[in-house]
Amino acid sequence: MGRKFFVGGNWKCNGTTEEVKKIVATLNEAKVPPPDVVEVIVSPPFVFLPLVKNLLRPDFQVAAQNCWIKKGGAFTGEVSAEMLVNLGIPWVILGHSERRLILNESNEFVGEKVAYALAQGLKVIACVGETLEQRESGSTMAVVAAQTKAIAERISNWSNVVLAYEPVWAIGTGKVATPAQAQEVHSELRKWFHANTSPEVAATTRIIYGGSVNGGNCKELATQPDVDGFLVGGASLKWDWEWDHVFRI
Ligand SMILES: O=C(COP(=O)(O)O)NO
Repeated sequence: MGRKFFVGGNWKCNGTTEEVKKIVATLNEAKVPPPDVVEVIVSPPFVFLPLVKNLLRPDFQVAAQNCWIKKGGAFTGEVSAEMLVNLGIPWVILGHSERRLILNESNEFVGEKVAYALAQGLKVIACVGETLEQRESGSTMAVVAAQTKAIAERISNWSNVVLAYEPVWAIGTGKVATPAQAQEVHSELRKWFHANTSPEVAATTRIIYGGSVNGGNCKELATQPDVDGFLVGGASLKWDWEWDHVFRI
């Protein structure tokens, strides 16, 4: 397969300057495989991006948790892709379910954002995932395929995109997907790529899992052939031993 393992820490809307410094100090001590084996990104809130970028070890990367859909201007409160590039922030998370559901970001809006961010030179973690109601009604694949299609219709190059499957019912709930559940959706998404983009995109695009990942469940999840890594929320705020377990050893 040869897809480099990818671990992202999505800190969401959390942290103080002191807490951020503490987490970064612990990450800087973490024992992880070399960057050619595991790619690690840390995603603090916007206000801490320069601080984290300046303090974080050079083999880890920084991601923003969002960016605006077009060039900056009269869009009060937004942060543009150009600003992230100017700050030297290489990654951005887009389409997180908390933004899709709370801020009504549509599939098309997310697709446009991904296309614009890539065009500015950013690398993108694009999030997809179904709600519990959608899973229970059997429409998981229809939902995540539609979310992925809205991106695929707007970009031609997936080499700077990591797709994060994050079932909404697993985010922040402690109800992590079983390895079989994660593998099933990841495998179906890879088949979708094969049929709708290209065999090469299907083979090379990393599909990572997010939703209550922690030190206790990550190893078994990581053994699944189509799970290429994680987007960790709550557990990424902890500066204890869990970080030593989040990586596929
Ligand atoms: O939203 C998540 C996952 O959050 P949790 O690990 O807290 O479920 N990642 O982007």
